[in-house]
Amino acid sequence: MILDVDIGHVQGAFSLRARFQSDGKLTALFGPSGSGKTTIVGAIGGLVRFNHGRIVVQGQVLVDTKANVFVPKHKRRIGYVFQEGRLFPHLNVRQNLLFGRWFTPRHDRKTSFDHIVDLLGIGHLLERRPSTLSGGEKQRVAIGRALLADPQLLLMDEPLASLDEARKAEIYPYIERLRDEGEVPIVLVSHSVAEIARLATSIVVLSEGQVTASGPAFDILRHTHLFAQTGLAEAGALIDAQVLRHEDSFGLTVLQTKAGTLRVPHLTYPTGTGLRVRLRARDIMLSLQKPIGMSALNVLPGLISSIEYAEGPSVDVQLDCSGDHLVARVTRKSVEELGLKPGLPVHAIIKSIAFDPEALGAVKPQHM
Ligand SMILES: Nc1ncnc2c1ncn2[C@@H]1O[C@H](COP(=O)(O)OP(=O)(O)OP(=O)(O)O)[C@@H](O)[C@H]1O
Repeated sequence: MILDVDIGHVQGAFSLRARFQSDGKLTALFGPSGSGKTTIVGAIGGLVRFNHGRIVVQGQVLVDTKANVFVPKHKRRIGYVFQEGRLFPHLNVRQNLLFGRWFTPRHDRKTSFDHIVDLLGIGHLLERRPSTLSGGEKQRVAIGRALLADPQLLLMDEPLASLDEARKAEIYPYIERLRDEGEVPIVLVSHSVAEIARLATSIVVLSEGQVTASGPAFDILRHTHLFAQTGLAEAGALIDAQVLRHEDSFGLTVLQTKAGTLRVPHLTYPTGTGLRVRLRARDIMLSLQKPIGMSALNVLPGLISSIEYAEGPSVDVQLDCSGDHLVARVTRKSVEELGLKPGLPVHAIIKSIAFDPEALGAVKPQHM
């Protein structure tokens, strides 16, 4: 287990009762403002001393209030990346990066400087001062500095929140590389569903100081009611796919999933590349018959596994499409008119698909 957290804490009017475990390479703490994400990150990092509970990171007990264990912040090997880079303005990038090492005992210095510089693509920035870097470059340097201290765990508290969409898109591939190729597990605070769908392997959903759900990203994201307050429009299923072939004459790429093939506008990834495919619940319609005479390219057959009643006129219909789990958001009225119920065969018609490369290289998805 990478992370085992059990925290009971009261600060002012706010009370936190958070219990979760994660063995994910990138665990996202997700929830609306004030739900307790930063307090949990602070507790793991040793910045917040909580009333009772236990925190174990990679088998090492950092806090156990019953046993009177509290490893002080400077003795924890936890890396921190904040919303704003917090680089030292008077040091250049190389000096900022090396600063992280000074506090790590010599025998624990395992991470190679060149490897981190290469992984984060910051080799050309080494002699520059932070004031001359873009927001995205600053964050990459801040991540590098944290990693060069050889942490057991990297905490990232909304590291991309101050960046615009273009800068975020620039930095996501580096976080994906850290997740897929790096040695250090990551805890990422986020309140963007699109971001956690792209990056997380495990998700902990928080609401008013309580954990409302936790587990693998593939299981959590398809329960759209968990995202009702924060990102309903983005919620949906995450499935693994592989690039099967390119149909150049039509400008299309064909993807293979367990559920069947999907045709999408041409992608530049080579055949065999593993991709994360996000199918938003609002982008899926259901049909009892296989549709004919219709322009939609992507129709997947499946069985209804359950119907989850959400607030208002909508319901979430969970589907099992040959082992891929999809979710469609339809109206209660459609459920009644079509007679939708568990066990019924249906066809999922997919209106639009979002892609996230599993890694920069051709990494095989783990779930296929
Ligand atoms: N030192 C403190 N004393 C009293 N209340 C506090 C203190 N620090 C935080 N709080 C309260 O604890 C609650 C949780 O705060 P926290 O920063 O953990 O939430 P969050 O989920 O990270 O929010 P955001 O997304 O806005 O950063 C909030 O209601 C906040 O006002």
